[in-house]
Amino acid sequence: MRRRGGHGGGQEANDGAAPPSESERLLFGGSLRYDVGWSQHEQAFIELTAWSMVTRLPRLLGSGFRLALQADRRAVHALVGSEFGRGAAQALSLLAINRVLAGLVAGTTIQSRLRGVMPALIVVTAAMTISALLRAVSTYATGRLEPKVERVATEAYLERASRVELAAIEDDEFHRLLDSARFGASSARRMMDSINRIVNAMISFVTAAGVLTVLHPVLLPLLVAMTVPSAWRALVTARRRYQSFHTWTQHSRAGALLSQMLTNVGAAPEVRVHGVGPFLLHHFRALSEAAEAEQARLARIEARTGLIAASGIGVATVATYLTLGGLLLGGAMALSVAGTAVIAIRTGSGSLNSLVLEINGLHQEALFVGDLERLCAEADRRAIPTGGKSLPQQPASIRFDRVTFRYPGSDGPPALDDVSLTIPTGRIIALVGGNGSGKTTLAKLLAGLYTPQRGRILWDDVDATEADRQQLSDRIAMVAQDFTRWSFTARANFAIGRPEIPISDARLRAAVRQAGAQELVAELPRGLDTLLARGFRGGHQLSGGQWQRIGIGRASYRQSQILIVDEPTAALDARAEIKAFDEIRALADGGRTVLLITHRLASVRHADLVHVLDRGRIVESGAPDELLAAGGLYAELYELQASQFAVGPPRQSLL
Ligand SMILES: Nc1ncnc2c1ncn2[C@@H]1O[C@H](COP(=O)(O)OP(=O)(O)OP(=O)(O)O)[C@@H](O)[C@H]1O
Repeated sequence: MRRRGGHGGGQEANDGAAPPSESERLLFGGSLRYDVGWSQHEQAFIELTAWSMVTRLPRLLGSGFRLALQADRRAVHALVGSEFGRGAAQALSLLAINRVLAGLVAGTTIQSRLRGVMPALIVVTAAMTISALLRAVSTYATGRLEPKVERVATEAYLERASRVELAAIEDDEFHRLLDSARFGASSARRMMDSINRIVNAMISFVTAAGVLTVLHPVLLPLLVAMTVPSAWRALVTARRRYQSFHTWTQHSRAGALLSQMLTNVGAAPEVRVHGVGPFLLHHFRALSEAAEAEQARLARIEARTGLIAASGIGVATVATYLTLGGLLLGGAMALSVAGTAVIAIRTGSGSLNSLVLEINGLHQEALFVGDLERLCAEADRRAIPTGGKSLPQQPASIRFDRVTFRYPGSDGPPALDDVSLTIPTGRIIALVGGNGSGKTTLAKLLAGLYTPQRGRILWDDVDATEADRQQLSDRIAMVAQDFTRWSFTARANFAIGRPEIPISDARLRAAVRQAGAQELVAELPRGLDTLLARGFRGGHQLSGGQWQRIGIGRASYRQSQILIVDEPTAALDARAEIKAFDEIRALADGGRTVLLITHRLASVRHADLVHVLDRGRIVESGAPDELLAAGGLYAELYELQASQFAVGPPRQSLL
């Protein structure tokens, strides 16, 4: 997906390039509105013409239909069968009514006429009863199908979103696709109902058109001409709304983000202490007002389009009635027939109008289902690959060989620059370095979350980029700096470390012990079954350090070959920190490899090997004592930290 510079079409397209509001600039660093020149959507917009609507509709309908079949095959069969049956029943009843009318004027006595039309009357009654029954079947099938279609579409969306590479999730263009495809599921649901209404409108239009054609052949084209302006209005409106939606999708997400921040439990203390509420509310209002202005703009243009369409309809209506008058005056049509024609024109134009509107609505919904399809295709393209080379069972080491990595979309210096290092397995390896030196990035590359642009990561002699990713993740457990605090029970918070296996009590106990969390779990109101979520009934609140133990416990529960711990003890008290390192040491003694990222250099003495990073490059490697003796960056940082504990005269205040 690439951005393109130019604009898609006309006045509306330029709106995407409107200068950013003060809120957009301050909070989000620039305009949140997309330039609709983005290739795929621009194309979708251009293709939103009457002709493309006709040509694309079958394909779009096909995708809706496939979703429906996937959701509930039986309900689809019932729906299609009942709608066709209803059409047939209505046609049959029309024919029978015709017979009844003909019979009523043909017979001699009233009795004989009534007797003559009796069979046809029975057919009418039977056809209407069948039609009513089929309508009930169709209502039930639609009601059953709709939520299932929405669920299947939502699952397709969520499943794809969870399978893509991390780089895709971090990519704003992919997010844009996620934003627009989000509506695909509810659109798919509404499509089902639309199809139903279209069949209904079509049946009544065909009936009225049939009557009109019989009355006089010129009346049918006139009826169609009366519908053209409203079809045009619906199409133009749909086109503008769809384009506006795509221009404003990120802006809407930002508005939702602000409202979430105002109600979010995590942000609540800061919102209150720093008085952030009015500030956020001010910007929420500013963003909402900008979105409202866009709605008002659309409404204004729609009103204008509506007026033009109404005058078109007026002209066509006058032309129709003038033609009728002409036919009457010229003696080409009897007065009684003209009366019927007026009624047929009124009902026919009504049903054709709603048919056009429904088809247009269906087309609009189908476009969002199309967005969902596009997301699925793009997500499949960016999915974590399956299959690949097997990793060695017990690799002796993992080697970074001249690895260079720059984050996608970043044009600054690389986060890792020509890094070569060895991670011997079964040891504790520490990564040390200043903020932003590339430690976490290196760990993420080791975990297979990103692929280096240059160089290789070798598990013995297997290149990680060619390896089976599933196998690779299977070997790794990670306690990230910002590990997830799942709003679930304590048990689920541990067990989610290895979600693919049934929960094991023995494994849970070991994880709790290794994380030094026995006391914590014992003190929870419902033990492991305590819900660790604020804002939920029965939810319990943990401290930062307590959460950190849960995070460590989760990684222990995973029982993987390699454990990556990024600042694992930052929130632990001194006693807990010592205990945590004892446990980490025990894990390494048991054969696991521990990659430890920390700024606490006192803890680094537990490591067997230390790699020191500076601005994305490896500057030192060795055992902690060797590095101290060498007097390089590590020694400098160590001395700096140690001096903070040294007893001496208080420093003069800078203030
Ligand atoms: N997801 C990302 N997208 C783009 N750039 C990133 C991303 N994550 C990190 N960076 C950049 O990569 C560089 C290295 O960051 P990294 O998180 O690896 O540093 P670190 O050594 O772990 O820092 P710290 O000690 O502060 O945690 C930084 O310049 C950072 O801005």
